[in-house]
Amino acid sequence: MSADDGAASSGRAFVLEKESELRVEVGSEAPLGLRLASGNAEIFGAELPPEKWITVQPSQKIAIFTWKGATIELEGVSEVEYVADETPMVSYVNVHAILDGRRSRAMTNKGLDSSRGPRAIVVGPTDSGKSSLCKMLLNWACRRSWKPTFVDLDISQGSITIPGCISASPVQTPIDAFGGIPTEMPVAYFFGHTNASVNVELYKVLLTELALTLERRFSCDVEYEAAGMVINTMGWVDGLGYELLLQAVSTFNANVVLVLGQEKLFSMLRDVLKSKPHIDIVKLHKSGGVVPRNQKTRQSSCSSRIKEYFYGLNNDLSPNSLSMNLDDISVYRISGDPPAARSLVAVDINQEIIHSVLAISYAKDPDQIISSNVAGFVYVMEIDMESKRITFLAPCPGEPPSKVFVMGTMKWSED
Ligand SMILES: Nc1ncnc2c1ncn2[C@@H]1O[C@H](COP(=O)(O)OP(=O)(O)OP(=O)(O)O)[C@@H](O)[C@H]1O
Repeated sequence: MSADDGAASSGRAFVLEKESELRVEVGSEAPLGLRLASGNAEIFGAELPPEKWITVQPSQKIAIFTWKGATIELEGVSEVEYVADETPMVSYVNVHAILDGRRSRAMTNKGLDSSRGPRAIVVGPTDSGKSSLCKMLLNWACRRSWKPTFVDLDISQGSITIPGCISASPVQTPIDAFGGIPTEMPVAYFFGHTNASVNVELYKVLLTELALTLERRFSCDVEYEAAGMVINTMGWVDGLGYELLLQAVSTFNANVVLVLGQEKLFSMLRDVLKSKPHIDIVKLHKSGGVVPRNQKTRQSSCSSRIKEYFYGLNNDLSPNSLSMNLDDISVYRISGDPPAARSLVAVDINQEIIHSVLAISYAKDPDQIISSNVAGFVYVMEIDMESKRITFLAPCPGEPPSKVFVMGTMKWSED
């Protein structure tokens, strides 16, 4: 499908009434073409350009929503497509309006104690639509010229960098519904696993480090401070997962908690946070369009995300192979044995680490590894013990900014 072909399409057309959405699930084999033929519509808060064919990649699940009515054309095969006129979008946009008001107030009061913008944390069980709501809130804010900071604490998805990380980035242009976040100044901390239960203590340490970095950034820039944060969280809401949510609320000084789709979680949070009147807790309905994902789908989207990091969403990036002398690099693992979240173990470099994804640490020496953010990631392609060389796949050419690498349990295969 040509990307900018404005000619009439042979595809099917859907006429959407105001405040309704077309829900589409693209199959895993082929992409789908989509065009806004008339009216206005958006995908997770990002406006669709008029009359332009857009390619929706395989396996994407999206909703094309219209506030005032639109005609949408599709071309190609999809697994599911239907129009829904019952959506929670009005309640979502009402939340946005409240956040927007707080941003304006924070700007007016700049320099004063009350200049803190909204810090909205989105919580809910798996498949409740947290990431989609975050995208909407960020996109609506961006469309009003704010630069909200997106904080992604969901290590299973890693939408800013790669899975296994907690990261943050200001969002300056609307997030494309289909791809990653356009990141200008991302800051990422490497956890190294896609499941927080592997090392809960380390997860807590990294939350604190990321929050401190953002506080420093905010203290130098009133615009970022006023635009505030939208924080995505893991779907782990029971037991230790619930404790981690509470920890995230307090560490990032969240002042709005948006609870998606679970009455029990809402009532627990309301009870425990009632002594903190500056925190608003809002219950929101989950959209009927959210598509649940099984373990296999999750693994495959995790692996696609890593591929996308190296090769780009549409294979538009050219990663480089980087060969280094084994004696020049050091690889560390952060121990997961409680209470040793802070203990480092030097990794023996041998064939077992092939296919691992390693983070390039900014740490100047090993003591700083846990508290340092990471510059990027490499993938171990080959190790030659005879010539003592290791070959990485790296996203860009040249020497990495550091020769200190951190390893977790994340493996990936290019096949
Ligand atoms: N209204 C909708 N119509 C169609 N698909 C939707 C809609 N809302 C969300 N989705 C899709 O449903 C899937 C799950 O949504 P989302 O990722 O927002 O949930 P989540 O709660 O963040 O998931 P996780 O459990 O991984 O944290 C995604 O593929 C998303 O694109």
